[in-house]
Amino acid sequence: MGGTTTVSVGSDGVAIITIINPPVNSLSFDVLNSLKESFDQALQRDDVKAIVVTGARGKFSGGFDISAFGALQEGKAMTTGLASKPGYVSIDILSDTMEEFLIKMLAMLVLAARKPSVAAIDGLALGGGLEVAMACTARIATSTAQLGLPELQLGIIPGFGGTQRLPRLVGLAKALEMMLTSKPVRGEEAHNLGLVDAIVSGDELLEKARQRALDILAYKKPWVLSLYRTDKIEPLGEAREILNFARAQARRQAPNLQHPQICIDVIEEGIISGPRAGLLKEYEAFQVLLKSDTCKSLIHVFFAQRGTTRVPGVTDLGLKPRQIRKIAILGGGLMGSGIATALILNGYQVVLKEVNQKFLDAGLGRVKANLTSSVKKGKLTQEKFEKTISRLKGVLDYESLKDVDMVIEAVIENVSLKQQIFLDLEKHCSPNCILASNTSTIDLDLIGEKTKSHDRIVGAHFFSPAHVMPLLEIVRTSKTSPQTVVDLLDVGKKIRKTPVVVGNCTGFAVNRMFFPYAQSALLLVERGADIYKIDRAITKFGMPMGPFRLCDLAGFDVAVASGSQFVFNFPERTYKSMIIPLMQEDKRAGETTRKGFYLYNDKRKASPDPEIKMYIEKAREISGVSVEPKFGKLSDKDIIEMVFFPVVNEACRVYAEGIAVKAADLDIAGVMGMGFPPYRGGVMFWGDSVGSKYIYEKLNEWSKMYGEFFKPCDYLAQRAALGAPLSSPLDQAKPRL
Ligand SMILES: C[C@H](O)CC(=O)SCCNC(=O)CCNC(=O)[C@H](O)C(C)(C)COP(=O)(O)OP(=O)(O)OC[C@H]1O[C@@H](n2cnc3c(N)ncnc32)[C@H](O)[C@@H]1OP(=O)(O)O
Repeated sequence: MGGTTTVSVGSDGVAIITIINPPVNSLSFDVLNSLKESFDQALQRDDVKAIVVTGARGKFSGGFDISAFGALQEGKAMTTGLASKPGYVSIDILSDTMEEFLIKMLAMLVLAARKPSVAAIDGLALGGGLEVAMACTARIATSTAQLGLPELQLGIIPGFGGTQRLPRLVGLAKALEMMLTSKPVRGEEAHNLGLVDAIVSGDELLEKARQRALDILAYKKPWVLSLYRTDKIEPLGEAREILNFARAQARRQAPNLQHPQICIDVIEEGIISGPRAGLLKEYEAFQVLLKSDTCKSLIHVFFAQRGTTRVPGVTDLGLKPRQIRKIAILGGGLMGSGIATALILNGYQVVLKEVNQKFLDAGLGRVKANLTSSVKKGKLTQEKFEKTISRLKGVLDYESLKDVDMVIEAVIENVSLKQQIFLDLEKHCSPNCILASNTSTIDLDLIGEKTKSHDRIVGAHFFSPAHVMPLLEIVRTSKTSPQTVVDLLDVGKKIRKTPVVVGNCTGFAVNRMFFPYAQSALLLVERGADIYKIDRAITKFGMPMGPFRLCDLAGFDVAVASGSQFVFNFPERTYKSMIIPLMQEDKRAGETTRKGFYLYNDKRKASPDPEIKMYIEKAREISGVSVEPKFGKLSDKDIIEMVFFPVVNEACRVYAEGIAVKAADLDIAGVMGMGFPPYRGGVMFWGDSVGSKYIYEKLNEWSKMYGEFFKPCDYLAQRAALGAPLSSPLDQAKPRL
């Protein structure tokens, strides 16, 4: 696993222990072993009076090595470090390791009783990193340092004493907030909270930490054991109220998740029965949670998200991204203005082009409104607002686009209009300019058909609102050059999006997976299932909203426009329901008209509409589908399976066609583009947790009863026959990228 620590003792008698494990100085087992040895050494050496712990290259530590979790979950023995100790292999690796670490932490406390230790924190002190720092006698940090316990984000709780020490340093309410939201605090705030004892500049960090350690030794500064502090913990009655409030809030925000509740229980144990009891409970809970499906899924998502930028045949060619400074956006509608906002917020010069002054003013106004809303929420200062908006220029002509490095077309979904625009762009922009389209469904080959610029045509599919949603689907055709993709990946990174590079087809990856989501729901309703029960079941599963509420939000026009692309391209597996067109005839168009599948009040609150039954009955008359009583009695599990197995089936098709190069990319596309719950790991990961054979059998059964829509694809059938996971590397399909 790598990583180590070094010890250097100065003439002042202070030992500097440095954690070295790039890129984030994570605490691998090698680092933990080495840290323990370094501490032991510092304890034993007579020439060492005090200790400073720090991290190499301006980062304290990003926490426990997350890549070691897989082995721990599988109970695999390690062959190095702690594992080489006599008797180690015969004992459960995790418990031994964790116990070992707890012992070490306690050793550090014993040490602290004899020799003070100061954490010198720059950059990151997250998870186990902050826990090591909190076990020291004092902490000195830079103002830009980030300190936090983000373990809940990974489905676990802090496991190196963080549940006990953080409340004792910053108080219960703030500690709960930091753990439950997983959000770090900056050095300055950490100082105000009492988590950090002093703020210094990066240049003087080590020197001040050394001095602090010597001052503690000389009793000039307090010698504090954070585990035994009580002054910051609220009185018991008040503490109980805070804990109960946090419990209720966590239940409301994450009803499917156990680990936030367990974290609160562990903190409570420490407050009621003392920190030793709290540590023990933390250790026990950590072991259980580490092996939970939630933890496995969230760790999969962590690495899958970071893996999306690795695209075989593109990012391994040694290409460097070209510098993109100025970007033109065509179309100032909702998408165009959102993209422009994201770009100017991250330093790009943007030229927004519209067809007339009225539309241009409206587009510029939208960008301004996006920024103003950030100012109102306190996310942007007035000064930054002025600077940001100064990067935006509105134009009406193509002439102004002659020096841009990239264009993102974001006009309405009309093939011939887009074809004309790309011809115009080819004429007016420089020959190196990247020509991107924000189309959500249209085949890019079709858009660029009339040009000769196929190597620089690429899809830059943002999700609405583009300045908020984290995903960027980068679509490359068989002719898009790797350089163009590398350039766009770089822009994606700079505007803080998670990019997923996919191949070209109708709907790309996200909308291909989305397509059966709404379709299956409509099929169920025509056969007798209740709209609102479906939405409830899907929301309980963890989606931000059910398919009907989502349809209302997106608007029926969008649903019909993208639906028609699918009807046209995949007619054999499209379920053609008349429910939405019938509602449209009655001027129902979703939330914007305050009437869709739900009724909406002034505050956008949705309530069921009994009139919906009428449209469903009419649709049934047209399609000839009759109500089947069992559909009225579907359980939540039935609904989840009938809605999501077709989604898994489509994801398998997308993977088998080579539209996605890694199954994990589809997981990220689902989590970030569809709102699929991350704690279920993504569409393919979840499919594997259910099992390819089971999904295949169910789809096969339904396809015989309800038609082609459910028919399992060949890839799924093969995987089921082999008993193989859906997400294992593809051997048969040839990537179309
Ligand atoms: C017992 C303890 O209580 C348990 C724990 O400590 S659990 C771990 C708690 N720590 C965390 O959750 C922090 C997770 N990491 C992060 O949030 C972010 O990576 C970060 C804020 C540290 C850095 O972000 P950023 O600069 O954007 O870089 P990012 O791309 O995310 O990470 C850089 C590399 O470090 C790796 N990395 C980051 N944190 C890691 C960790 N804790 N363990 C192993 N690898 C880690 C990433 O996988 C990535 O690797 P790659 O380059 O091969 O893809």
